[in-house]
Order: sequence, then C-alpha cells, then structure tokens
Amino acid sequence: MSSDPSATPAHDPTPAPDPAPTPGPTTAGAARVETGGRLGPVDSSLTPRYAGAATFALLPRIDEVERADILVVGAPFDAGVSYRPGARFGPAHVREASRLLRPYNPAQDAEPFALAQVADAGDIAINPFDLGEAVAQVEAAARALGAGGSRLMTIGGDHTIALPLLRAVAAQHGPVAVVHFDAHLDTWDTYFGAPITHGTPFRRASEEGLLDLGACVHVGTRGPLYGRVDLDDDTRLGFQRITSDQIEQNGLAAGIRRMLDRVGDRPVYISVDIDVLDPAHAPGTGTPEAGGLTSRELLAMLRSFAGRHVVGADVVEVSPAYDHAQLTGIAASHVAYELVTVMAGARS
Ligand SMILES: N=C(N)NCCCC(=O)O
Ligand SMILES: [Zn+2]
Ligand SMILES: [Zn+2]
Repeated sequence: MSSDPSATPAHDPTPAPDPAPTPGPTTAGAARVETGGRLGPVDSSLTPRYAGAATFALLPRIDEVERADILVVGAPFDAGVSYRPGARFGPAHVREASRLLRPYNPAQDAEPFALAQVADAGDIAINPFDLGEAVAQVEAAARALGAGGSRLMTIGGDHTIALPLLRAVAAQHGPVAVVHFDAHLDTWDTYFGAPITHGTPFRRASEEGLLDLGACVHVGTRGPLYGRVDLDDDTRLGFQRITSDQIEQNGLAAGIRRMLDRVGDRPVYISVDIDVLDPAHAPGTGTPEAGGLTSRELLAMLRSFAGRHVVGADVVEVSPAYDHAQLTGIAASHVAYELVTVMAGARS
C-alpha cells in the first residue's frame, strides 16, 4: 500500500487498473539464426545469450523442427560410477556452458547448423535406482530418436551409457569402429561382481559383437591399472592404444595419423570421456588421472574426423560438483561442437 496519506483509501470500491503489460518480449519465440532453411541458434545479437532456458548451443528443441539430421540428447545418469558421483548433472552443465558457442566454426571452415539441421532432444528419463532398466531406457531412446535417420550426439552421464548407445548404433549399422578418448580402458570385466558399470562398457560391447574388432582404438590412456593383464585383455577385445605419453613423445600429427589409419573409411562411433583431458583442463569428473591431453590437443584430434562417416558420438563423465569456473563444462561443450561439426559434414 502507498504511504502517501492522500492516496485512495483501501475501501474505495473503484476497481484497480490492470497491471501494466510486461515491457518488451520475453525469450519465448526469440529470433533465431536461419541459414539454408535450417533453424539455428537463438540470435545472440538480438537476445542476450545468457537469457532463457539453455538448449545445447541455444539450438531449437526437437519439437520446434520438422526433422533433424543430428540430435543432441542428454543422458543424466551416474549409477554406474566407481568413485566420485555427480555425472547425472552433466547434461545441464554442458548445456549451460554451451551458450557461448557461435554458428561458424573457423577451425573446420564450416557452419554446422547450416550444413545440417541440429536440434536438442532434451534428456532421456533414466531410472536412477535400477541399472538394468536404465541401460534399457537409454537404448530404447537412442533407437527411437535414430529411427527417422537422425544421428545422436549424447551428453552423459557416466560412461556406462556407451554400451546401450553402441547397441542402438550396431543395430542400425552392424559392428562399428570405435574411437574411444579416455584416460581409462573401460574394458574391465566386473566391479563388485557387476558386469555393467562405467569401467566395463567396451568389454561388454566387444563380447556382444557390437565392435569392428579390427578398427577400435583408445586415445589418451594413462595411469595405473590393476595389472598387466588389463592390457592383454584389452588387445584381445579388439583395441589398440594411443597413450597420452605417446602423443607427447611422437607428436599430435603422428597420433592423428595412427588413429585415422586404424578407422579407415568404416562407420565410426566416437566416445569422449572428458577425463581424457588433464585434470588441469577438466577437473570436474569422477575418476581423474594426472598427465592427460590438453583441450587443444583433443579438439584437434576430433576435427581430424572431418569427411569421415561418424555414425554417433558421446561426451561423458562431466561431474559439475567437482568443476571450477565451468572449465570442464566449457571443454565438453567444445568437444560436442566439434563432433557436431564433423557429423554435419564439414569437409576435410
Ligand atoms: N570410465 C571412467 N571414467 N572410469 C572408469 C574407472 C574404473 C575404475 O575405477 O577402475
Ligand atoms: Zn575415464
Ligand atoms: Zn570412461
């Protein structure tokens, strides 16, 4: 109530005027960049990029486009971790950090959102209490989203989700080449007797025949193992390894050549565990290991897939509670951006 003594008394029966309309538009229906008939990100020269809800790169939601060539989808889930939790909050964190991405990618001389229709499919609803059901839900969602020909760029979530994602991809393409960026092998057998965890997805995938065993490679591996047998098992399961130390010793170009030679022109699935980066570049993750790649090295390696047949990709293991200044979120958002750019058809 007004403190002005001459103001209308409270008992005055005159109806109060309608409240003034909200000045200016809200972010709902904000203008978007549109190129070549493709609906792109919110135009951040008209609407501040920090306003409104965050989709990946401020791209349209799936329900705002007729069809999508590439769908960015979140898989918030962390019931498969062996150490620090929190990757269930990864999708939201990466989307927040992705607000600053822009439509032209000079490193690949490409406009990914003009080359292809890219949209954000939101998050998969995943049971946090039942790991078996969770894995089935991720696979079902991946199959459903991919049914119309869309390829998926999935934001995890812990690395367990790579197994159902590969099941969905292999159902469509047969056994695929996998390039796996990670500090870890993730070809271990069981933890506490459990066969499905974030340390085991690629062993299960190999056993299930989802992988082209002549074309899989880990990149950036390092750190202590349980025993030498881990490496023997890993080789038997179909993987070569380009370690973090080899990249340092032989150079990035040699690492890229070896990686691409291994894959050839096969359909390839790219899985990026953000802990492939040194903890200095990505502290916000569950099982950090010293001595990793820089974000510059990782991004260069991802760009080298331009012109290849990338059938799907993920970036996993972002655990925001351990992040600082969005370092890990920013790195992961750039990883996803480079992957979307190569999937959109940037030329090599
Ligand atoms: N996939 C990730 N990030 N980590 C796996 C580590 C498994 C272990 O604790 O031995
Ligand atoms: Zn890892
Ligand atoms: Zn991993």
